[in-house]
Amino acid sequence: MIRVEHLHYTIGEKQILKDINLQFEKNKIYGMIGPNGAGKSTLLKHIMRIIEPAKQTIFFEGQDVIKIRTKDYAKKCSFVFQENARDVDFTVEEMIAMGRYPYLDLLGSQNKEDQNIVEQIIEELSLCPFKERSIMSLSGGEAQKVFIGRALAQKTPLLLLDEPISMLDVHNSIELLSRLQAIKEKYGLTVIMVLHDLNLAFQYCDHIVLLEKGEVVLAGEKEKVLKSEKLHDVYKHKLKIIEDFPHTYIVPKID
Ligand SMILES: Nc1ncnc2c1ncn2[C@@H]1O[C@H](COP(=O)(O)OP(=O)(O)OP(=O)(O)O)[C@@H](O)[C@H]1O
Repeated sequence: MIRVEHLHYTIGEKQILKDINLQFEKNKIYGMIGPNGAGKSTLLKHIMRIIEPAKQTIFFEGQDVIKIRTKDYAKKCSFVFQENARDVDFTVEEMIAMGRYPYLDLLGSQNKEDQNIVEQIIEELSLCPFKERSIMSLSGGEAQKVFIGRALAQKTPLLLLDEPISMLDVHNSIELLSRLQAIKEKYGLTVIMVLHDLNLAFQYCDHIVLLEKGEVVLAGEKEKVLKSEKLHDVYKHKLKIIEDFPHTYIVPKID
């Protein structure tokens, strides 16, 4: 679905991304992991086209993304940033409805289908009690769910999330990741998300991409990455693997 080929990115003298080559397939969840400053968000921003990628470096279903019109790309790829502006007085419902903007007619009016999609997402993300609330009044975690809802309302085959659970408590993190898994199955979505929680990344992603200093160190099915010594080396920390059938947990070792 999405292919990254020989992607380099430099700011001044600093090489932020070095020869990134990755292939992301349909109906899979990819976890992008790596230490702070590894280049995870920068790579995601290239796929989102927030940073314009160089020609012939990122392809969506074979087409160079820079050749796709912005409004058409918005029907293919939705995203949620780490930081989202919340200083606007929209209700939860209005904010989620904004995800429908690539589909609206010239007058910007929503049809029944748009409204149904918004309703369905509000239900799927358990946001009914907040529906009429201003997003300014929500907690950080509640608002994060609304922004994910807005991205889901875009109904794109590709969803990019930068640290989607950074503001969520354990229960809400697990609930959101489980819902994403269910939504992925239902709609055949491809999800690429940056996660710092290694354990949850290994529980909920199908594939893992491990980045360090702007380079892909490892990429593949999670079982393969989980067994690699490189994982410990990159984090400069011993990690403990705990087998508890049918799950395998990974936690940092404490001396
Ligand atoms: N505008 C910029 N000017 C200079 N350096 C930058 C700029 N933007 C990003 N960087 C650097 O690029 C590197 C990669 O940043 P990026 O935000 O992609 O890392 P990350 O892996 O997402 O980190 P984190 O886990 O801390 O969010 C960092 O060293 C960062 O300081």
